[in-house]
Amino acid sequence: EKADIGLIGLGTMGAALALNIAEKGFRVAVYNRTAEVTRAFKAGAGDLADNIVTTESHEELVAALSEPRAVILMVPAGRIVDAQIETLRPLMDKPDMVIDAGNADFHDTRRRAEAAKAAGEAFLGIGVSGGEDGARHGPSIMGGGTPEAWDRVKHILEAIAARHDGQPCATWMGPDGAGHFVKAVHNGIEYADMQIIAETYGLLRDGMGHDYDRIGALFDRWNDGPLQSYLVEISARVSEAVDTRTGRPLLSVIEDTAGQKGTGRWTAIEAHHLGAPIPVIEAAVSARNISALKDERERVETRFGGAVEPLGDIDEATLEQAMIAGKILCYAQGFEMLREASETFGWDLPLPAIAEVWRAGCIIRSAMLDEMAAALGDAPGTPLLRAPAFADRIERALPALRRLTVAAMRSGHAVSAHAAALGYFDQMRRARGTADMIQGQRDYFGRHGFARLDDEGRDHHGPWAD
Ligand SMILES: O=C(O)[C@H](O)[C@@H](O)[C@H](O)[C@H](O)COP(=O)(O)O
Repeated sequence: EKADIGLIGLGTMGAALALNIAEKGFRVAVYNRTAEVTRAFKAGAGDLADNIVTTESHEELVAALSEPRAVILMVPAGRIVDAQIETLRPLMDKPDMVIDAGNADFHDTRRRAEAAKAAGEAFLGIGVSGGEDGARHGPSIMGGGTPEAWDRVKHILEAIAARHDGQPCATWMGPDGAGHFVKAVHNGIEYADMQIIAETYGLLRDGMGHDYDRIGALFDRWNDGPLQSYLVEISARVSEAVDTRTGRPLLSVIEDTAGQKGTGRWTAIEAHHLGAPIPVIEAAVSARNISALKDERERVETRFGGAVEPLGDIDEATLEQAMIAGKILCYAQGFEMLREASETFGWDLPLPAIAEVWRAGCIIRSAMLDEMAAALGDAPGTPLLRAPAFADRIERALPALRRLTVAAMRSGHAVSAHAAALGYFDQMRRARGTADMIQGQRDYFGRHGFARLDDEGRDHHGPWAD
């Protein structure tokens, strides 16, 4: 019996996704560069093995598929994806489809979609979020490519996706790179969410002297409130975890140097290309870069001292409110970046549907995304910052963010993501800012010109002596 779909790459995510597909009743043909991995995968698949067809070459994989064929690539982003496409192309027929489900740079996906279109082939670039557990039991899926190609495999993607109120979190976002772009922004927001949580953890640990168990209990409590989310939930687990080797709190043995595979960086870079301000995400990427400078940080601490002061009269409720304000301001930036990209790339991205597809399965899933989906649905053209429901929440939570950020900075605690959120808000709420000075300076040293408040055009100049 032919398989419904193929999958190449039985790494953590690929193997989990293949089991998910088999569990949903589809026959999946799998191929992995190392044949032993494929055999071990089948051997470990238990009851699902009946729906798994193992193959040991690209030729065998293609031959095992029902037509028109569809092959999912779950391989590392970059050249390997192109190599897989090159290998598959001569083996596949025009209507057959390749689906890149890795964390691809959307520029590569646009290029590949263009090439597929020129060759009359079908190609999808889908963002898959949720880590291993998500891939196995229900990820969030963000599709990019032609609507026809999406419709051909939608039944499988919706079947394996996470569900929110019964609705599958698998949505077509738009043409070519739209799916991978939305996934990259998801990851950028993921970085920012994690950084705001990490800064809060630092304030609890160093500013309030809480032990790990107390910090874990607090995250658990916050996970029952407006901050209910997968990341807050796992932060409680991580805080309470004990290292099996030493018996000490796990966090106390983890080296504080953050890794990164690129999606956050891409999002920050792309935001600059788009002219979309995302300072909280940028602060999170920079914080990872700074964290990686462990040796130099030790030298700087030796030179200047690393002491921080207690936070004074800042209580746990203030930290919670500050996280709420920081989170809303971060998501507001993310959705405005998506809106800008939608216009720039002509994707017509469905912003409410993006918030909806992020409600379950993905790493940033949270109760607040449900409210954001509603707010964006009610007023699609209105930025979240001014959406009535969220403007009120920001108004209520912003004083805590300001009080906390000031107290943290005064006491020497690093809160760059919190501060970036506050700085963004204070710049956005001023109709009259300070860029007049920038324009004056640019015109003084480079004759770059400026717009006047009392005249048309942007090519006015100051009275600088030649
Ligand atoms: O949505 C997800 O399932 C995750 O974001 C996933 O894509 C992966 O874990 C990231 O690559 C982590 O990113 P960093 O390695 O850059 O932290």
